[in-house]
Amino acid sequence: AADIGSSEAVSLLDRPMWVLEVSQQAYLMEREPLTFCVDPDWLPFEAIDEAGRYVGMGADFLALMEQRGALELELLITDSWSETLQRARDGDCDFLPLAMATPGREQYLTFSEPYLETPSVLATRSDGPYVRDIAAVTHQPLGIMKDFSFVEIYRQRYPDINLVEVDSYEQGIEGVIEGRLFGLLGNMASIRYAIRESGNGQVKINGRLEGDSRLSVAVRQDKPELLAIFQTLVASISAAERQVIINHWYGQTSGVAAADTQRLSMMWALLVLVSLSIVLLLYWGYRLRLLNRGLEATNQRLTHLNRTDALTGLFNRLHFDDCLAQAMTRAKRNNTRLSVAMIDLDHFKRLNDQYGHAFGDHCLKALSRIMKHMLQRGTEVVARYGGEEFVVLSEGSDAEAFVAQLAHFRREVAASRMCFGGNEAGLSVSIGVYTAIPRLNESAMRFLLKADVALYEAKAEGRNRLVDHSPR
Ligand SMILES: Nc1nc2c(ncn2[C@@H]2O[C@H](COP(=O)(O)OP(=O)(O)OP(=O)(O)O)[C@@H](O)[C@H]2O)c(=O)[nH]1
Repeated sequence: AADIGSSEAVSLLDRPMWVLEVSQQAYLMEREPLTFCVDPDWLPFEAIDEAGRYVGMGADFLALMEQRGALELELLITDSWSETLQRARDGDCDFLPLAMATPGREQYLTFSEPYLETPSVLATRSDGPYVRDIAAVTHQPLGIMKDFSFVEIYRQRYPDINLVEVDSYEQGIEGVIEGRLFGLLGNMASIRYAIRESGNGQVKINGRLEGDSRLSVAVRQDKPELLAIFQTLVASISAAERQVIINHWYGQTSGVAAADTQRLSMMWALLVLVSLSIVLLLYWGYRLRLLNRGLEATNQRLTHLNRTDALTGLFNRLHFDDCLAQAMTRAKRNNTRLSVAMIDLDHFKRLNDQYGHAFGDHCLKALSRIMKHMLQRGTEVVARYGGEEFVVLSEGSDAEAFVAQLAHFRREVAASRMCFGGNEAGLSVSIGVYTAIPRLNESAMRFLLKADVALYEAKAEGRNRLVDHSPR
């Protein structure tokens, strides 16, 4: 029983025991287990599975017969149907559970009543015409399973038939798809099974042929008692039982359906993978945007730091030089006036020396706040140019107002007193101003130098004053 992998269809059947005559039982008891050979690859009819068990419709029928006849069976595994026929010819197999009677086989086998029938069909390319009569296509290459009963039958019926023997139904289907074969001949169940297995819609059953496959138990010719036993067992199979088994195997989820399920689950897995990847990508995009925003802010902070004086919070020389260069370009292009002022604390060294560096710092910061407040009114740029030296840039035509504001600033500083750390001191600034429309070949440096010269003059003239070197 271990050799037969009967399907669950068999378990549904009511299986009465002891259908054999006592003499038949005695015959079996006296003998070794019966050996049987099958087609190892002919589903849904029969096959040998990976565990070496007999499976398929034939296995289900044989399971019934095994129980009803209390048979002791032994499967003789072969690699092909041709080998099975050879082993049957050699007398190695006592019987074949599913075989069709042909004149050739009847030379060495005897056959029970057929118990399984299936129509003969022709499969061709799906786009091919329906074939009513095989005689019309016998000149075309027609695939047929090697050593199958119909090889012999068709050759007898159509002597000119162009039969091409194939090793498997799959090979035949392939031949039809590739155009090497016009069609594939065989029984409907096997061909339908192979078409479904191939998972290819390019081949379909396109003709019903004369002569059905009528499958019987084939028994060694020298064992008539055994044939009689199988006749009894075959006869014991009811129409209902036959239908349960056939329905089970025709409705069976084929390898293709299983492969479809597998493909479907792979598709799902792929879909999940793709979705996950998209979510990950979106997440990374989001993280990158955050990172970029952070970097942008850091860059802005760095740029600001790079262009700002740490002590006073005013722009530094780098920024001022850039602003002046751009303003020069604009003034030259528009032929407009540009004003620059250089402001320097008077005797700052003395202040530092007298009240300490911290007092000096305090003065620089306080002066910067006043400058910002008084001089940076619109587009003016106020910057610390170095040490105790400051610069102011003013674009536009109202240079007179700018100079007036500078003068006002100077007076305010001179009138104020700086208090820090218990010390108090007065301050003054000297200012050099220059306003002009820059000459086309004039550099920013040269332009600023004019204000510097004016400042030098203010210092030289006694400090705490504004000197304007603008051309009149
Ligand atoms: N507290 C403080 N002092 C500074 C800073 N930067 C420059 N100084 C000081 O500013 C002084 C500039 O001295 P000088 O160049 O001789 O100029 P001055 O003493 O202001 O004289 P005149 O410009 O001729 O009126 C030096 O003593 C520097 O150490 C700073 O950031 N903080």
